Amino acid sequence: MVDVDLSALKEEAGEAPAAPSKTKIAVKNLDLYYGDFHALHSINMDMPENKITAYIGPSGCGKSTLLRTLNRMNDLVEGCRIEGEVILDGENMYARGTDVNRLRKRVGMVFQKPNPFPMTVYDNIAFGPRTHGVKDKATLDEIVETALRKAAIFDEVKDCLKKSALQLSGGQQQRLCIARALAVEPEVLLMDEATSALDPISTGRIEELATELKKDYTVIMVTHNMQQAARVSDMCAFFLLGDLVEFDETQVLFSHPKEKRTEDYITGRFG
Ligand SMILES: Nc1ncnc2c1ncn2[C@@H]1O[C@H](COP(=O)(O)OP(=O)(O)OP(=O)(O)O)[C@@H](O)[C@H]1O
Repeated sequence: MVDVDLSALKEEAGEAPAAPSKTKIAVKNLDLYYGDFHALHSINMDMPENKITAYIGPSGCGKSTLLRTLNRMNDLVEGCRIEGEVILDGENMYARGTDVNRLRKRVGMVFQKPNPFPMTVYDNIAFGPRTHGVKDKATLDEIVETALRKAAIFDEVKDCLKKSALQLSGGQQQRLCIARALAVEPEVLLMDEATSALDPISTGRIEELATELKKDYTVIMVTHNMQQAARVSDMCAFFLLGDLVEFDETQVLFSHPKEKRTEDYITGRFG
């Protein structure tokens, strides 16, 4: 049984909605196939800038698949075919001639399991900027410090920058991975169940961090944890069997879902 405090959210739902934000990523009539399997069905959604959008829904409903279309990670999956558009700041990222490396610099990603490279803390963060041509030591030092500070881990690692990142705890490794994603100055941060391998304290730190990061970035997260979606996201999308069932402000979706299937899911009747 899922334990979301709907009554508290219901009280808030009467508040006037905030001014609409600019759309950062728009998904238009998106269909995705893995071979013959039709995994996403005509998805349409506008994800606002400087907000946290959460994707929820039962296992296999297509959350991660959709997230991966937002920086073309599915290009790497054999047999994957996409129809429709994903529009970043007005430009279709699936248009012919799109520079995918540049796109992935603009749309960074953090995965479920922390995956630091087997190198020092410093080199993990400097890796991306070096790949993009930054060679100057002082500039790299500054980038590394800034990224670690933004990911709220600088104080914990400042004395071990030359030590292996693999020596850090799981929660520290995940914040390091967030710092690594931030070091190339993305505009959007995708988080694919980024806390599901972490303990509650580390999870709380990443949630606080996500809330802090939305001031500068657009955050889109997949989560299995409905309380997490309710706590941290501004917008929430509920998926079922490849359909986007409902997409709304989080407090509205959790307090006054329009669809019976959404209500059944958030009240724990299935899933
Ligand atoms: N590489 C792939 N090849 C074929 N089918 C895939 C592939 N990746 C995902 N699928 C299928 O697409 C559907 C959606 O999967 P996806 O991983 O996006 O779901 P999800 O909602 O993120 O699930 P979970 O919460 O379990 O991670 C599932 O039926 C899955 O089996």
